[in-house]
Amino acid sequence: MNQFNLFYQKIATNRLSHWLNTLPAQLTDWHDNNLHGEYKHWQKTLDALPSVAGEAKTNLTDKVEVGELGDLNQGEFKRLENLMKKFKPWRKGPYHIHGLHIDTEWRSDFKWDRLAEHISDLSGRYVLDIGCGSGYHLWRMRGCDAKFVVGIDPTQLFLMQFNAIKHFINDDQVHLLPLGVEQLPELKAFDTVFAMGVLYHRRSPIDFLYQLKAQLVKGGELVLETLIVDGDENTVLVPGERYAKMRNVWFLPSEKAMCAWLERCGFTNVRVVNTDITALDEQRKTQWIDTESLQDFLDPEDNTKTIEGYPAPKRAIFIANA
Ligand SMILES: Nc1ncnc2c1ncn2[C@@H]1O[C@H](C[S@+](CC[C@H]([NH3+])C(=O)[O-])CC(=O)[O-])[C@@H](O)[C@H]1O
Repeated sequence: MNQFNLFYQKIATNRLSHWLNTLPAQLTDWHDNNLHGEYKHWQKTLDALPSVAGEAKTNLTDKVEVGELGDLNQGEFKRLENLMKKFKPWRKGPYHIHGLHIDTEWRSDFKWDRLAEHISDLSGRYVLDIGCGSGYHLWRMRGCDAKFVVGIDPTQLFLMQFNAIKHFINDDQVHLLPLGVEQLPELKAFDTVFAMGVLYHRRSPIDFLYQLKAQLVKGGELVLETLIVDGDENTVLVPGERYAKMRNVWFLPSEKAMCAWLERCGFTNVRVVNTDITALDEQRKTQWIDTESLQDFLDPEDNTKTIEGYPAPKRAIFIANA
């Protein structure tokens, strides 16, 4: 069965039905022409995940947790752990699955805690998370009673990680599609759009802001989180080949410059609700990643600088209305 059929059925009867004009053709093309070399192996790993009899208790309000230790016998628990490790690197989380703690590189809950009190109540809302990674925040949005939650992310390993979690948390109002933001039509249908940790990966940040706006209903809320630098409304850092060892980092505006860009794109009520220097307990090496982490991206002599000599990662959360 086409893995997206349930999604199509769901949106056929809700306010996203116009997405059916383009989405099935796009995802069929993705499936026929773009599958990752490991995709079939990943699918086998997914198929081998143990099942738990009966309804397990889910907690999505202060963490992402389903069931508890003891739901699976020892052998099945070990199998769960081994299979989940095949989806390394686990970057965004953490997850608690029948007693298995997937201690991801990032404490994505810290970011959620920084924004939760500032956003409009999500209950009953249609919500889109652009660049959602493994989907950690999708579950937290659903935990705030969002009515329908869609994430998009082009990285196929993250889709697999999401599917692995969804195997255990069976909620048909939470979906992840393997799309980039540039593939979205102007849906104008979401009450809240989140775009966190993506702007600096875009080569054309102004086009990106227009793409975000085009997903929102009139008056809808944008929650944008991105790397910033200190400075006035004319300050923007365009790093050299790498920033904190990442090759794909393009524009790091100051807070004021970011606000000006949002206003220039027609957003109103633009405000900064939080700024934060990424700490070493938020992004760190765990047994769920085999690669380097923040400590390796900073100057060992001076943690206020990246290894390339730029200001160390500092992030801000912006909220605005379409
Ligand atoms: N064109 C694109 N369109 C959409 N997503 C993209 C694109 N290109 C890359 N991505 C995705 O954007 C995410 C950025 S990570 C933020 C995760 C989460 N939001 C977080 O706030 O923790 C931040 C980071 O690790 O630097 C990745 O999952 C990419 O696959």
